[in-house]
Amino acid sequence: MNLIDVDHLNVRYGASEVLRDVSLYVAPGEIVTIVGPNGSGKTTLLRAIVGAVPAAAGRIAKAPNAVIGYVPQRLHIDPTLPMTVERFLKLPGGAERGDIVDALARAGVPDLTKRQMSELSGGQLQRVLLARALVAKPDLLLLDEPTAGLDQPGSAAFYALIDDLRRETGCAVLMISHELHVVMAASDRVICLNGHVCCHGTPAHVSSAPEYRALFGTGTQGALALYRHEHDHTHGPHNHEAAE
Ligand SMILES: Nc1ncnc2c1ncn2[C@@H]1O[C@H](COP(=O)(O)OP(=O)(O)OP(=O)(O)O)[C@@H](O)[C@H]1O
Repeated sequence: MNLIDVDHLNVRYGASEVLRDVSLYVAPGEIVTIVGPNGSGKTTLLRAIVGAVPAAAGRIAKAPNAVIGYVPQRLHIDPTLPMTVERFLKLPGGAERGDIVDALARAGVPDLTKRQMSELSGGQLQRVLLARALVAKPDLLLLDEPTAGLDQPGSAAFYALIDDLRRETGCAVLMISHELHVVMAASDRVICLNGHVCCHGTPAHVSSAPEYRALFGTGTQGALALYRHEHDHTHGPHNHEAAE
């Protein structure tokens, strides 16, 4: 049974339709990556999955008892508000200290418990946000551009950590990334979103698909092409995730 099934989802902000007819699934233990240009609805899709934005049409089915951990793209903390990492991790549901220590260790930052949130580096904050999601022992982790702002070694280390987590805990991952080379190496499946699902499949399938090559090019130019992506091709039902 899939952890989540998104079925013909539409999301609107007022009169603006941001997602239309989006269908996808995540099975246990999979790493699935969403790629797409800025403003293509990637964050909105994750927010819809956690119930933070309502569906205008379609539905999102979650496996019974499946726990979802969400790591948002940004976090606004008032820098004048003193808050230790431990306190921050306790906030969502009053987590036990043992679970907090365990989550920080799993996120690779066991020594940060007493540090102030405002003093963390970008990479440390990313890992603390991951730890916060891990406290609940999720079956599915949703990661919104988890390596934004990290340098290349920091980013590579983060993805290696995600891979270790999946191996050790069996949790599935649905993440947004702009780093195509990492996406192709680290994902079981890739979904290209531009308001709707443009193309999807295994990295091998997607990278050899004419649709993908038209959108992203090849080699390092592909990352640049991601931002230039013009939605100028047509889509048949075979392109939709539900048809896979
Ligand atoms: N709360 C909101 N109210 C109104 N419009 C919104 C809201 N949040 C996002 N949007 C709009 O919805 C569209 C999709 O935004 P979203 O953040 O989902 O895109 P994205 O693919 O994650 O972008 P990026 O790669 O830049 O993070 C954008 O046009 C954005 O301006």
